[in-house]
Parts: sequence; C-alpha cells; structure tokens
Amino acid sequence: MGRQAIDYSVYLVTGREFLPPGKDYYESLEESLQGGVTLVQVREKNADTGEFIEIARKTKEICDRYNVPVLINDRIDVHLAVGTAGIHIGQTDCPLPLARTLIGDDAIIGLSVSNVEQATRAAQHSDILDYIGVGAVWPTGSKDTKGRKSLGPDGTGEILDLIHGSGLEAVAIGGIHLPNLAQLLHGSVAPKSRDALAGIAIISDIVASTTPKEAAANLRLVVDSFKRSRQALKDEAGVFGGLGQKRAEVDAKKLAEKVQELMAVVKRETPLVHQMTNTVVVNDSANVTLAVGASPIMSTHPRDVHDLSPAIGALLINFGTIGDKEGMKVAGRQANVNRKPLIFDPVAIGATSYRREISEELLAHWQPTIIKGNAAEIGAMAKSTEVASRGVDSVGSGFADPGAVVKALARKRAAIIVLTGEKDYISDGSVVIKISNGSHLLERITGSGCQAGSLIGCFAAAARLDYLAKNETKFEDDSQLVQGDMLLAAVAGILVYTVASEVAAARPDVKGPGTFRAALIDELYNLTPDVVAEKAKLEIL
Ligand SMILES: Cc1ncc(COP(=O)(O)OP(=O)(O)O)c(N)n1
Ligand SMILES: Cc1ncsc1CCOP(=O)(O)O
Repeated sequence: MGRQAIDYSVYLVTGREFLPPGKDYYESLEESLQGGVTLVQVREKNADTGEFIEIARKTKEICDRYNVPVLINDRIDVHLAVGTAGIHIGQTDCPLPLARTLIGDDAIIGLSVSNVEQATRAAQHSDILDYIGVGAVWPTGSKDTKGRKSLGPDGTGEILDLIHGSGLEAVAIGGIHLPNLAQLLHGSVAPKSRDALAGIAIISDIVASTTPKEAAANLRLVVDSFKRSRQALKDEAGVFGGLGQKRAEVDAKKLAEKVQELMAVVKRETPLVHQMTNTVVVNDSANVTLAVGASPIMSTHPRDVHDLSPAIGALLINFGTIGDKEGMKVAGRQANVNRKPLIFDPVAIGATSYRREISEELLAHWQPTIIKGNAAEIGAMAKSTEVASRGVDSVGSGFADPGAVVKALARKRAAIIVLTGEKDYISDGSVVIKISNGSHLLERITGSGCQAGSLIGCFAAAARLDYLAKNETKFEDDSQLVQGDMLLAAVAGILVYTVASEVAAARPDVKGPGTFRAALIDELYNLTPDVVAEKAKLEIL
C-alpha cells in the first residue's frame, strides 16, 4: 500500500486542557479543520487507555470528513486500535526501530528533536522515520521545557541543514503564534542547503482560541504564501532582488536608475523612520533623515514604541550605547508583526561578550530585514576571526573575500547584509553589489556608519510604500515578511550617503571634519538623482 502523502503545513496537536472555558473539544476540532488544518495529532497526557481510544476514534471520524490524517502521540496501542495514519514519539518513548516493527511499513512515524545530536541521529534513521518535530522554537506554556534552550529560527535552520538529503520532512513546534510565524518561516531557511520547514505544529494558538477556524485560517494563509514564494524563487532561479528581472539582465546602470526613482519616492512619501539609536549620533541621524526628505522619530520607551509601530515606515535598531534593550525587543517584534522593514546596526558587537549576548537575545526576538555593520561587526555576526574590533572600529586589512562573507551571512540570517568600509558590499544571499563611492572624511566624523543606517531605513520605508502603491491587489500577499525591494533600499541608502560625502568633501569651504559634517547634511539635502547616477560606482559581483 505504501505510506500516504502528508501535508504538514498546519499541524494541529490537540490539548483538551487548553480549550477556552465552555468550548467543546470536537466543536473546536471541527472548526480548526474548516480553517485549514492539514494534519492532526491526538495528544492526551492524562486520559486512560479506554478514554484515549474513544477520543482518537471520534477525532478520526471527524478528520476523515475533511480528508485530514490523524497521528497519535506516544501510544502505539491507541494507533493500532483506531487505525490512524501513524504516530508521533519523543526521544524517551518507544525506541524507533521497535516502533517501526510494531506499526508496520505503511504508517507514519514522527520523532521529536530538540538539538543537533538528536537531529543527526534522526537523519541516520531516515529509512524508518518520516518527519521530525523540531522544538521548542520559543518558550511555551503548553509543555514543560525547563532546562532546554529554545532553538529560535536560526537553531531550527541549523537542524534543517543537518537532515538535508535524508528525505525527512521537518515541522517546527513550540511558542508559534501568528505574530512570530513569518519570522520563523523566513528565519529558519537553512543557511547552507536553503531547505525550509514543511510546516508548523501548534497547540495553544488554535486550541486556546475562541475562534479556532479563524486562528487556523490565519496561520494557513502565512504558511501557504511562504510556500508559494519559495516555489516562485525556484521557478525563477536567479531573479535579482525585487527588481523583477533576471539577474543577467540587470546591470549597474539599471540599478542606479532604480535608486534615482527611490529618491523621488522618499521625497514624495516623507516616510516616518523610527530610530532607536545611540546617544552619540542621535542628532546627526535625525538630521540626515530630514535632509533626504524623510521624517525621523527618535523614541525608546517600550510603551511608546509599541504604539508607534503601525504608523512608521521603517525601524532602525542601533544598539550603540545599549540603553533600552526592552524597548528594542518590543519595537522589533512589533515591526515584524506589522511587517515593517527592520534595520539592525549591531554597533561594536565584536568588542564585548555582553554585546554579543544582547545581539543574540534581540535576534531571538525578531527577524531583521537588513543588517548593517563595519568589518569587525559583520565579522562578529558571521563568527569570523579575520577582522578584529577595537571599540566601534575594525582593525587589520579586512576580509580576503568580503563578497563571500556578506553572501554567506545573508543566507544564514535570511536578511540583506551591508558591510561598510572603504568599499561597501551588499548582498541578499544571491547577488553581491559593491559600491566604491565615499570620501575619506567619513572616517573622521563620528557616527558615519550610524547615519548610513538611518538612510537605509529611509529608503527601506520608501521601497515598501512604493511596492504597496504599485501592487494594490497583492496587499494581502504574505509571501514576504516585508514587502518591497529591500536589496535596492540598502544600495540606495549607501549610495546616496557616499555620493553626498564626495560632493561635500570637494567643496572649497570644507576645511576638515567639522565643516565636512555640516556640508554633508547640506549635500544630502541638495543631492539630485542625476548627480547620483553620474557619480555612482556600482558593480554587480
Ligand atoms: C510535531 C510534534 N513535535 C514534537 C512533539 C513533542 O513530543 P514529545 O517530545 O514526545 O513530548 P510530548 O508531546 O509527548 O509531551 C509533539 N508532540 N509533536
Ligand atoms: C508538545 C510540544 N513539544 C515541544 S513544544 C510543545 C508545545 C507546543 O505548544 P504551543 O503551540 O502551545 O506552544
């Protein structure tokens, strides 16, 4: 007969103890099936055998009407008694080979995996196993996971790389809810193989809802659109960022034209750019934002940033003086929820272990759209030892192959990576763009990198607004965490800043860093798209 094909997209794990007061289990189950649940696991931790069999039998009866397969948690006897599609077992339940012998070749077996060792062992048993449940991704109130570190999206991605080629499917479980779902799906794409999750396993987001049909439908929408976007990427291998053209057809001239268009969008839309930045640069960052035509708001309090999120065009998180970690967590999470571009500037992350810890904590909370840093910062993010850090600066001759570093990190973090320096390198994990503009005086003023981050925020906000204006019918498309061409936005932010710095440095009234600083703001204000196109030194590597 052979094992039946399973759609793991939205996998409901039942839990009668989490139902809202007065909600009947079978009623909730049926509503969640109507919402689009694709697989059900009956998980009964306290029922005795007779009760478990009865619940499983009735669950299967309802699921059969929706053509949705049922698996049984832990109990092979219940599976055999009811004739479900298979079982899900944990690391300390029935040993896998024995489970396969007992249930036969035609039934599905899923195994829980919570670390890389377990994932490696699972891959070795791929002949008798169908899928793994990877988790907990985040802390959850539905299972005691004390003493176990949550995997986060990137830990989940590492596990996907470990099972690559084994034929096993993977679903993520633990603390998954609508607001963090897009972050999980995009952030867990495996850094090496680019494999993705087959689906998500959910208890409370569906079971504890008073409207499980709606809860399941919302989750399903995000998973389906993520899968569609992956398919589109496969079909159009080599598509260049969001420019909508094959990579080979896009040259530096075309890219510069796109930057020109985006400059006009910033001026037209005057997007609000929320900046949680450091006390050294806050005034200059607000001024460069105003100079290009956007509008800055520099706020850090957790309550304030929560309310601001729906109104802003983009969020910049620059943890230079590490003031408001809680505010940064809330603001970043809200940016993901509201699907606004989030630019992360991990200032001096290479300098102290405390900064590395904070960065990990923040990245477990939200998914950045663009990460910007100098060589030492990007080196620390990439766990490279090629470039050392001295305070906020990099020391040494830089990376041997900067393009390869940004490309690999973009894949690992599922974000656009911007490496600033004498030459700037930007990658989305597919292409690398090199920008050779910029005045040496940028190194003589404080916060030039931070200001570049602010401008990336301005252009990211504009790119999103431009996309939404041109794609009204796709407004509900959830295939991307953030809509709009974020690669182009990063290029625009860096190009505009570095070209303006060249124009400012060439002015006869600029005598040194002090006059340069003021002239730079003026030249950002006066910069025309024509000057940018004329001076742009862009290469697509
Ligand atoms: C899909 C999925 N993944 C993981 C689990 C957890 O299983 P286990 O570790 O056996 O813990 P219990 O669920 O038995 O408490 C799961 N049930 N489903
Ligand atoms: C059973 C299980 N295994 C790992 S986390 C978890 C609970 C998932 O529940 P929720 O979706 O409510 O976080």
